[in-house]
Amino acid sequence: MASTVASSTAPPFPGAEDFAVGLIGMGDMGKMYARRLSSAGWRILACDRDEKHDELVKEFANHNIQILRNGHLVSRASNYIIYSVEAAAIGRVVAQYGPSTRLGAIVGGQTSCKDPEIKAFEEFLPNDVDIVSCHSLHGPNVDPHDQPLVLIKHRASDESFAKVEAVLRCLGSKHVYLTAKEHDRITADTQAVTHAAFLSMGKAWHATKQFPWEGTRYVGGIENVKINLMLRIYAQKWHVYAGLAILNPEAHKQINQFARSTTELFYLMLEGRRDELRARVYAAKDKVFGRDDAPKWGDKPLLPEGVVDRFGLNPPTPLQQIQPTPNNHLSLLAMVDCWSALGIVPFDHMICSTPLFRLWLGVTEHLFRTPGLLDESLRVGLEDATFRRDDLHFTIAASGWAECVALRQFETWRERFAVTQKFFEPRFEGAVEVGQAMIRAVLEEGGK
Ligand SMILES: NC(=O)C1=CN([C@@H]2O[C@H](COP(=O)(O)OP(=O)(O)OC[C@H]3O[C@@H](n4cnc5c(N)ncnc54)[C@H](OP(=O)(O)O)[C@@H]3O)[C@@H](O)[C@H]2O)C=CC1
Ligand SMILES: O=C(O)C(=O)Cc1ccc(O)cc1
Repeated sequence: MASTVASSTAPPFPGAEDFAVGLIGMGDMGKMYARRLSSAGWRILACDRDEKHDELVKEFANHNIQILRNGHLVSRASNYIIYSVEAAAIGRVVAQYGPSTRLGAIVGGQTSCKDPEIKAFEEFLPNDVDIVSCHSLHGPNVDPHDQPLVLIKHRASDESFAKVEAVLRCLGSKHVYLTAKEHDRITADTQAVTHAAFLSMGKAWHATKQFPWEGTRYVGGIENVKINLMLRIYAQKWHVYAGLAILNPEAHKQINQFARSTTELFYLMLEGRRDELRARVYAAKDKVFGRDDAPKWGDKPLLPEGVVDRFGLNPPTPLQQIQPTPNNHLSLLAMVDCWSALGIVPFDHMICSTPLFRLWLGVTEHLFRTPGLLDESLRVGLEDATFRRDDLHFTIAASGWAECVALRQFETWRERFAVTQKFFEPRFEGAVEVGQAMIRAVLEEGGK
């Protein structure tokens, strides 16, 4: 630990002044950790690939961060090493640098899926090394303060675990204590299946060649959330979403069920099977949200009234404002059907949720608890052809993602993502900021 904290307050543990934190992988998350930890006074040793060394040295010239050439150099000099590389690369990278880990050090990873990370640590780290992993449940541009930070004491003394907590406390996040298996099960329920919905929306809009905010049909709060979060995901790096879906053994079942729920509800709509559709959706509502006399949602809706309405990418006409085009919201109905089929109660996972999941659950809850809205969406699904083409493509997309994940097809996943990313890319500028502002507003106003 460098001077600042140590000199102004008592060091958090004996020897903290000389404690070095190593970061292997200086991408978006690695840099965010490096900046925040070094600002709190910790001594940072970091590396990315050798070819990025000089560029990183320039970028971090004015920080208390020492950029080294590779993970061997970081590993042998650091007391606590955090791997912050692509989930699919973790095995290879730990195999390479793990044996160089300093005697008695603590090692962890930041990957979004813990199964391959823990396997790599068990296989390649020396036995004298403690293992404490972590996962910040938010993207690199979200303020970590009050966001969940999962900590996994996999193979560690209490003393080592306390050191990790002392280092990461400067993020100001809420510490959530889980095993690796619990982590993967919960994030499969929260992250992987949520992303499947937004990835499918993007594919459907791409297939029908539309920027949904430019037309007249996708107007209003729920549509703003769909559009902004879809764009947010497609503006990111593909490997983050591919990794947590394909490599998480717990996620395949959820993504497959989401595709199934989408397809089966779409059949019921197409075939006009009103009673079956209604019975199925209402049974799912009872299971997920509780019966009317014993609801599982809180007193206050998750989405603060009217907030997301402000974040459209195109200002609605006065008529649209009064009367937006009713949508059957297949994606939201399918989400609740999927949770119901798998016995998932999403509120149970709030402690371990990302901002994106909270917004998604928020709009879902809004559809199911606003008087008349659910019945209207079922009516539109049965009687109105306005969204049929989009729903057809949404259904195809959900099945496509599910198949790709089930077959562990990283390359096909990347290509599916890249082609749609290219379609939306000219519109990212500005749109991503609107999405960011929407998330900030919901986080701030939701806490009131
Ligand atoms: N982005 C997000 O929202 C979040 C991501 N995560 C997880 O954090 C991890 C990092 O994600 P993120 O920072 O977004 O991804 P990035 O792609 O931005 O960063 C990963 C970095 O690791 C580098 N790297 C790969 N191999 C090596 C190596 N052998 N030695 C040194 N560096 C290497 C990569 O280089 P190159 O690009 O050349 O391969 C890249 O710069 C992932 O596992 C992700 O799942 C967790 C929470 C949120
Ligand atoms: O911004 C969000 O909510 C995300 O979903 C970003 C994200 C991606 C990967 C993670 O492991 C954690 C968070």
